[in-house]
Amino acid sequence: MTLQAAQKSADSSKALYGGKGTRRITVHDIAAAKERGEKWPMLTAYDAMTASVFDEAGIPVMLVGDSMGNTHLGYETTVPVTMDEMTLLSAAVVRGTRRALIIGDLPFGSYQEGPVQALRNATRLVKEAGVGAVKLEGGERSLPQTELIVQAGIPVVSHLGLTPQSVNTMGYRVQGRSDEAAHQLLKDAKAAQDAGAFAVVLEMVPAELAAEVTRSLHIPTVGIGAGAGTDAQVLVWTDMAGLTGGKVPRFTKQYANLRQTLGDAAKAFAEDVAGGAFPQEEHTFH
Ligand SMILES: Nc1nc(=O)c2c([nH]1)NC[C@@H]1CN(c3ccc(C(=O)N[C@@H](CCC(=O)O)C(=O)O)cc3)CN21
Ligand SMILES: CC(C)C(=O)C(=O)O
Ligand SMILES: [Mg+2]
Repeated sequence: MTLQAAQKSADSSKALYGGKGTRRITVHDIAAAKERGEKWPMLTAYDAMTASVFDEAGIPVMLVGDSMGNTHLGYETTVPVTMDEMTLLSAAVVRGTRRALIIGDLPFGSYQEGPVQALRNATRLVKEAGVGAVKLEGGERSLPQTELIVQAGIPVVSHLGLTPQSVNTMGYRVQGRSDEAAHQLLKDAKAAQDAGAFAVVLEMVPAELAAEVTRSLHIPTVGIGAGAGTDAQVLVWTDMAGLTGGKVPRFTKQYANLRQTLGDAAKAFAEDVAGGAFPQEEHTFH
């Protein structure tokens, strides 16, 4: 084996995606991936069953997003999601996985009051749900929160650009288009990094700006609607798999049509029951 080939195979055994490790991935593994220049995938997850599917597929990082408000709880926005809801579903995702790093989203109202509230709720997600990291929206505006949580030993992801918890002031629009807004986003990203965040999510920002932020930071950027220049990509899993009802954001790519598949299965079952074709002898006890 050439040295280059040996290095490549050593690298692939450590790779976040396609790697051979079975222990749980840590923030150190995430940092090492940026050093290697590895691009990696992240999906949201909201329950143990689905999370186990993604874990077995090799998805190295999962986010228990407050998008559960939209996808699983039937709210219009993420704003109503509570700590009780986040804790319940995060614990399920942790139980369903062995390898993935699980990040819990801090919901609206769980950290805005200040660093002490933020640390209390981050600690709850770590102790009661077992997440390996938490995420909160905002750069400079959430700096004291990020600093205190990191100082307590809990890894933090910062979420910049479109921050859906601010929908009532921000709407759902591309962020960072003006020079001033782009400059502020760069400042936010650097501030989050300086406060100790181990990654930055960039949602709905121009690709050129996301690439510039990615080059400017030593921690990885995770894009969603932020172009191809980020270190990682995240999607809401029900969007990616074609299960979400109604409109999905333009930045989503649909890799399956589970809504169709599941609806067809439900109709086939219903028709079998109505027509007496189910149950058969093999489904029956005597
Ligand atoms: N199912 C789901 N997918 C998500 O990506 C997602 C959630 N829920 N809930 C939390 C946030 C909210 N997000 C959103 C919500 C709406 C748009 C949206 O309406 N986008 C439009 C307009 C974009 C524009 O300004 O051009 C689009 O067509 O993409 C985008 C992201 C992303 N997150
Ligand atoms: C879209 C991602 C980044 C998120 O915050 C969520 O799913 O709640
Ligand atoms: Mg979120």
